Amino acid sequence: MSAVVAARGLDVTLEVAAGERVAVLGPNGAGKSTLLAVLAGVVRPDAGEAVLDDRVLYRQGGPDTRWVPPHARGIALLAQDPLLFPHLTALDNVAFGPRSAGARTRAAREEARRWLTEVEASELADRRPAQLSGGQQQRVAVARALAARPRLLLLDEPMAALDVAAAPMLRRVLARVLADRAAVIVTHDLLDAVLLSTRVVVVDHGRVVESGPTAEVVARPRTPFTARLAGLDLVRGVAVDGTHLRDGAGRLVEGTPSGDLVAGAPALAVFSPTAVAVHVAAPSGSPRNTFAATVVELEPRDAQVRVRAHDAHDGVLLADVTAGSVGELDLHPGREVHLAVKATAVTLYPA
Ligand SMILES: Nc1ncnc2c1ncn2[C@@H]1O[C@H](COP(=O)(O)OP(=O)(O)OP(=O)(O)O)[C@@H](O)[C@H]1O
Repeated sequence: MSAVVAARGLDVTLEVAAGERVAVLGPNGAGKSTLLAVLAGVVRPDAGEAVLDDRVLYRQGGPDTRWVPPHARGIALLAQDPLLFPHLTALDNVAFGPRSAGARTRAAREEARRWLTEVEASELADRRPAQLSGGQQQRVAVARALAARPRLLLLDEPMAALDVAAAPMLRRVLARVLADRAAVIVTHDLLDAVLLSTRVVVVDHGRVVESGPTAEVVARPRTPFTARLAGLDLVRGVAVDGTHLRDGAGRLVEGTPSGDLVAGAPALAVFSPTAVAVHVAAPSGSPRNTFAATVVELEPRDAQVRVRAHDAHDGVLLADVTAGSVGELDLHPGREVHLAVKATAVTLYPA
């Protein structure tokens, strides 16, 4: 697709291969939502063209103008707000797509049940949206989007409105249901990009400024924006079982799996520096994952200080601490520390 939306300063070209999941990252106001709106058919670009499976979605700004309306595009948009029909049960919300496509009530409900099971929400079938938590509503919304059998799925910060406790489950469900599907995922969260996408596109001031395989962009960010975003802790290792990996130093790292971990296969533990506690003495008797490391740098960031520490096996590890604790713990380059992170804050995924 290509699109120019002059009023919003957008001028982008984007290709998504069959089965490819592309994460779109970028600062506020960069044009990410506008890009999705153009694909979904709710914003008409001044110029450009989009083709999905050889079918033209729009062609604007030239002599042969075309415009396929949103409902006829075969595209599902999953927004931050799940936007379920309030008067319908979860089951009937999901059955809506198959019903609209002509399925009889019973067949549509059977299909809806299958999708609810797929998003681990079968027990919620008879509840109305008001009786569901934000995370549960979002899972039902995922089932509803998939039940319409879209050829392309658009996700606009699907995790943004959820509290931290609800996000891991939705992330796990999305990682599973998005596998091998064409999807464009707008996110502010590099963790979501790492877990859900195969390729990252960075948009800034309405232009694509960086693009590449997710793992590469994370490891070697080329713009200040991605460098700042790429502040995630990554520990590489080999899966031991469904909830543990063994890293290069032989340490066991426990976490919550996203995707199926196969014992003996490469795996990655990912966590946010905000979830890491810094100790001077090794925390004893705690179920946390701990890493011995040496502080190499302290970088003030807003109200926090980012501690960059070096670990003999995993390279750089990051921890965000308060300015007060820098003093209390006497943190300075060269200081030996122990970084601790709870298993619940660690996501494990197949590498
Ligand atoms: N409905 C609208 N009408 C006019 N201009 C808009 C509208 N929505 C967004 N814009 C403008 O278009 C530009 C791109 O905004 P857009 O919402 O696409 O960015 P974004 O990358 O999704 O930002 P965010 O991360 O904050 O959601 C911005 O300059 C914004 O002010």
